[in-house]
Amino acid sequence: MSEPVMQLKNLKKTISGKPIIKGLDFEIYSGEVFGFLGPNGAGKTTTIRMMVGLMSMTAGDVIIKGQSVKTDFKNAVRHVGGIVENPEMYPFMTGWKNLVHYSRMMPGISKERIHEVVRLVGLEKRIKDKVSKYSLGMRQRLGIAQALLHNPSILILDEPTNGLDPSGIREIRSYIRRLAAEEGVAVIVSSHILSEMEMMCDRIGIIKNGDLVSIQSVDDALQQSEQKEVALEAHPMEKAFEILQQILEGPVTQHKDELVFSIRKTEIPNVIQKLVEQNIDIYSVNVNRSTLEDKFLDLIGEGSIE
Ligand SMILES: Nc1ncnc2c1ncn2[C@@H]1O[C@H](COP(=O)(O)OP(=O)(O)OP(=O)(O)O)[C@@H](O)[C@H]1O
Repeated sequence: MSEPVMQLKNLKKTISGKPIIKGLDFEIYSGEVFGFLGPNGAGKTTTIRMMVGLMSMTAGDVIIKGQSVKTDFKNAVRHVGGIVENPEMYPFMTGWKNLVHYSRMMPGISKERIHEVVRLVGLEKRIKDKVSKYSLGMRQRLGIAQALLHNPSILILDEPTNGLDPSGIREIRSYIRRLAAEEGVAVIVSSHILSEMEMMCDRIGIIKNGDLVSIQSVDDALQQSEQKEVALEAHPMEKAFEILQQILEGPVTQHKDELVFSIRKTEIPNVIQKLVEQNIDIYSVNVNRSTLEDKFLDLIGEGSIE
């Protein structure tokens, strides 16, 4: 992987004596979409606000392209484009005029760059329409275009799919992926929805009660999610146990009357056949849901992700 563009170092936040963020340590790389996943109140927004300097840190630091947000704020945050709160847009002006207006507040932004960001978020055809005529998804994309004007290395989007319909979600997802691939931007997106994160992100960090409980690449996660937990009732159990240990790579455990192990669903018939060939009687086979999904639900708490 390339050099990290952002490093969180033992980042902490205490509000009114209550620890909200308890020491986060992780890195974000160029060209990746990093998902920050956690239930409501886990501390995503607080962390993001500290990343972009909108909130002071109690301890630790955020290093952006080698510069400290704590000691070199201006130089560090100039690499960041973010939509943390709803982007300020004038509904009575066109999308284009909004971008021109905003670009005047920052030095050195060319007309070409404005065209480029409009293309990156796919608003070419509607950019001369008034923002009041835009759908919520189009407003979000205009907000992303605005955040990209100064060529940031990192784009931070807090719950970018909030309130969008499924087609709006699909669009935002594809533009986010395109930004990371075409511009090499590191995109950090926060969400409390696991399935959405899996489709959009390269890596997912899970935060709960201000702690990072897991960080994992989505490829690994998807591979693991193909693994199913199988519980098997067989007789004689000891002999079945020995055979399973010989033919399976992973561990086999004994749970009351059942033998429990994880394998891909497609391998289940093979395993059963091998047992039957060795005169094992099978009384029941229970296949549970993916171990990864279980892990997420354990980590986050059942019912808090969709
Ligand atoms: N100014 C504040 N004063 C006191 N507590 C706060 C303050 N800001 C945040 N908190 C608390 O910090 C915790 C984390 O909040 P935060 O908004 O960062 O969570 P989140 O993961 O972004 O959740 P959501 O998805 O609901 O936005 C919550 O328990 C919240 O009540």
